Amino acid sequence: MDEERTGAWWGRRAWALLSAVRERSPLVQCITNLVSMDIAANALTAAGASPAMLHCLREIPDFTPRCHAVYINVGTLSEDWLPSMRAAASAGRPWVLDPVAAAASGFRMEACLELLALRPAVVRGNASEILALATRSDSSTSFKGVDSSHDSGEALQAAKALAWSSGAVIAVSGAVDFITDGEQVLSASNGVAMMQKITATGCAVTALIAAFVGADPSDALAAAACALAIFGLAGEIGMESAKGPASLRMHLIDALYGLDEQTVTSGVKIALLP
Ligand SMILES: Nc1ncnc2c1ncn2[C@@H]1O[C@H](COP(=O)(O)OP(=O)(O)O)[C@@H](O)[C@H]1O
Ligand SMILES: Cc1ncsc1CCOP(=O)(O)O
Ligand SMILES: [Mg+2]
Repeated sequence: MDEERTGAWWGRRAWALLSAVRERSPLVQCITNLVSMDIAANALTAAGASPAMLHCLREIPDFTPRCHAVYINVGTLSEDWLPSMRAAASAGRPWVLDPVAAAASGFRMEACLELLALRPAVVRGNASEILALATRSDSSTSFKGVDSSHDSGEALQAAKALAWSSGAVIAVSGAVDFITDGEQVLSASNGVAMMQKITATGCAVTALIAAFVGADPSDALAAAACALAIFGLAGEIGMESAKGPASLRMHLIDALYGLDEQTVTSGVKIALLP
């Protein structure tokens, strides 16, 4: 890297990317699970993007090429939806994958690996999902469904290997998020633990990554790190008024909508690991 990318530099980069989302309002096609549709659409809209939850195979040739980015999430995978996922991922738009519960079954793991071969710009999962994908394993004894049974740091080497083998930026979320292209590793340390108690926050932040990629497809590593940090920052601000998961969900979305330059540039915690 030519210039020194300090914490302050990342704060400015995050603000520039959020501003680009607000100005360009990228159209993001989301083929996502039934649990996450509402929170993902609301998070995208609050951030300034334009979500569209379309998953009909017959609509993809007309609609997907007009999108700025595509978001594919296998959380409530079915045989019926997989062809739409394949088609949308192959439509030539930058796209982002959320491999929810990748190890749940052989069918799901195969679907995730097949989608991974269609060159997503970014894959964001929790540590257990990234470990399962990297080892192509659907039979872990510590498997806990959609929740992680590992800390994000435990999946860091797996994330690097997966970035190398797939060509995608890999983001592992957790108390600290790690984002890597196989060479560089960034950490994003925003967020509060209560975010794990709201279902589909992971899905929502992956949708936000797709919006950031759609607004500026030139640097998927920065887009993923900044989206994760900004979502976490909204969680921190939301937690100041929240009484529990339900009110945090509301206050997080409000905070995302209201973020200003000073709050983002001083609040984002992104660092390049040595
Ligand atoms: N212990 C934690 N402290 C702070 N933020 C967290 C913590 N756990 C998860 N997050 C944040 O919550 C969001 C969802 O992450 P995670 O729970 O890992 O995903 P998933 O819901 O897919 O399992 C991310 O933005 C992540 O940074
Ligand atoms: C509970 C559940 N079941 C299938 S998808 C889903 C939501 C998972 O959301 P996240 O991965 O963000 O926790
Ligand atoms: Mg998840």
